Amino acid sequence: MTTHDAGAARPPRTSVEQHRADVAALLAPLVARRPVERLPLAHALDRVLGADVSAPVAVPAFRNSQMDGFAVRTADVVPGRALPVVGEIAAGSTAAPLAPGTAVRIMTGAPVPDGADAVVPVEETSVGRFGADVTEVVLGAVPAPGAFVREAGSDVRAGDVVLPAGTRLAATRLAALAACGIAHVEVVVPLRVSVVSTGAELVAPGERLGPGQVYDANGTALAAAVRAAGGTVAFEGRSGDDPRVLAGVLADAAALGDLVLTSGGVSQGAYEVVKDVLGPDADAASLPFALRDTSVEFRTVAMQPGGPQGLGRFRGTPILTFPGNPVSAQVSFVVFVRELVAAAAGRVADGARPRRRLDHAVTSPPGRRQMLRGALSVGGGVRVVGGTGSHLVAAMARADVLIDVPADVEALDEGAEVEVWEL
Ligand SMILES: Nc1nc2c(c(=O)[nH]1)N[C@H]1C(S)=C(S)[C@@H](COP(=O)(O)OP(=O)(O)OC[C@H]3O[C@@H](n4cnc5c(N)ncnc54)[C@H](O)[C@@H]3O)O[C@H]1N2
Ligand code: MOO
Repeated sequence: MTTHDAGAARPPRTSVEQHRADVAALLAPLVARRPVERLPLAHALDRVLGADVSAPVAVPAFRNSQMDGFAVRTADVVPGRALPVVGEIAAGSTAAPLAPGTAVRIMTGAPVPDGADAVVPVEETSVGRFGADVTEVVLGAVPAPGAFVREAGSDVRAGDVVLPAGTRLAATRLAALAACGIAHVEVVVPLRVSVVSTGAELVAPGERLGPGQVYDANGTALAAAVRAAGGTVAFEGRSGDDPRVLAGVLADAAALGDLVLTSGGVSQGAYEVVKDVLGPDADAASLPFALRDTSVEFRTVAMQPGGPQGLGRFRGTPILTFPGNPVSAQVSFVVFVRELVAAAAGRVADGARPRRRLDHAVTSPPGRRQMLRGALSVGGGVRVVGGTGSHLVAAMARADVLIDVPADVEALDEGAEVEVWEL
C-alpha cells in the first residue's frame, strides 16, 4: 500500500531569532571594523563621525554685540545724562578701545571695543532708531555689566570637543562644525551593498511590459532600503533564469560590494536560478568560472512573509538570498539586515521595538511568525492594512509598521499589545 505523507518533503524551519543571529554572525566582522573616510561637510549629512572633532577656534571667536545699539562703559552711565557718540562699529570691522565717558554705535555681531562692558539696544535709548547723524545718546537706566555682550568662547572654547565620535551629522551638527571653521570630517564608511534581482519575467520600470512580464520592484525597494538604513549601493543588477548569466552578475556584485542581496529564485519551482548557481544541486561545471570560497545554505525560516532564505558567501563576499515576492523581500531586509547596515554605518539603535495596541482582533496561522502590515492610528493604536499575500506591494506602501505576531499566537483581541517594526 502506498501512503502519502504530505509533510515528508518539508524541511525543518529555522526560527526568526536563529536566522537573525546567523546573519549577524556572518556580517559581524564587517560591522565591527569600519574604515573611515574624509569628506567635505556638504557630503557628510547623515553620516557618522569616526573620530572626535575639536574646535580649532573659539565660537564666538571675539567678544561681540548681541544687539544693534550703543556700546558703553556702565560706570560712565548716568540716567538722563547724554553721552557723546564717537563712532560706529559694523559687523566685520575692528574696534578701537572706547574712550571713557563716550558711547559708540554698534551693530549685531560687531566686536565690542575694549573698555565697553555693555550694549544698550537702540530702541531703548533716546535715539530710538538709527538714522542720519547721531551725536549723543541718553540712557534711562544703568545697564547691567555684560548686558547684550556675547563673550568669546561662550559657545565653544578653542580645543574643546565640539562633537564626539559616533555623532550622526544632522543639519544642526554640520552647522556647529561649519561655525568652527571645519571644512572636512572623518566619517565611518558605510556598508557597500550590491542588489541583484532575479527572474526571467522581470523588466525595468519605464520599459514596455510584455505578456507574462513583471516590473522589477525589488531592485528599487532594496536599494532604497539600504540607503535609508545608512548603507551605500555598490551595484544594482538583474538576471534572468540562465545560471551562467546570474553567475556573471553575482561576480560583479560580489567584487564591488561588501554584501550581496539577491531576490527571487529560491523556492521550489523548476527555474530557481539562485539555487541553480548556489544551491546543493548547482552544476558548477556549466558556470563560466570556478566558484571558489562560495557556499550558501538555503533554509526555511518560520516567518511569513519571508520564509525561503539563504545565507553564505559568493566568492568570499557575504550573500543573503531573499524570496522574490516584493513584500517578502522587503520584510526580509527589515527583519534580518536593516539594523546591521545601520550599525555598520555607525548608527546606534537599541534594537527595542515599540509596542502598540491593536485597533481590532487578529487571527494568525500557527507555527509561523507573521509580519502583518500595519498602519498607525491617530489614537496611537495599529490596524492591519492590505491582506497577507506577499505580492501586495502597493498595499504595503500604506503601512507604517510590521505587526509582529509570534509563532505560537493564533488569535489576538482588540486592544492586545503587539510589537511593531517601524518601516
Ligand atoms: N511549491 C512551493 N512554492 C512556493 C513556496 C513553497 O514553499 N513551495 N514558497 C512560496 C513563497 S512563501 C515565496 S516567498 C515564493 C518565493 O519564491 P522565489 O524566491 O523563488 O521567487 P520567484 O519565484 O522568483 O518570485 C516569486 C514572485 O515574486 C515576483 N518577483 C520576483 N522578483 C521580483 C521583483 N524583483 N520585483 C517584483 N516582483 C518580483 C515573481 O514574479 C513571482 O510572482 O515562492 C512561493 N512558492
Ligand atoms: O514566505 Mo513567502 O515570503 O510568504 O511570501
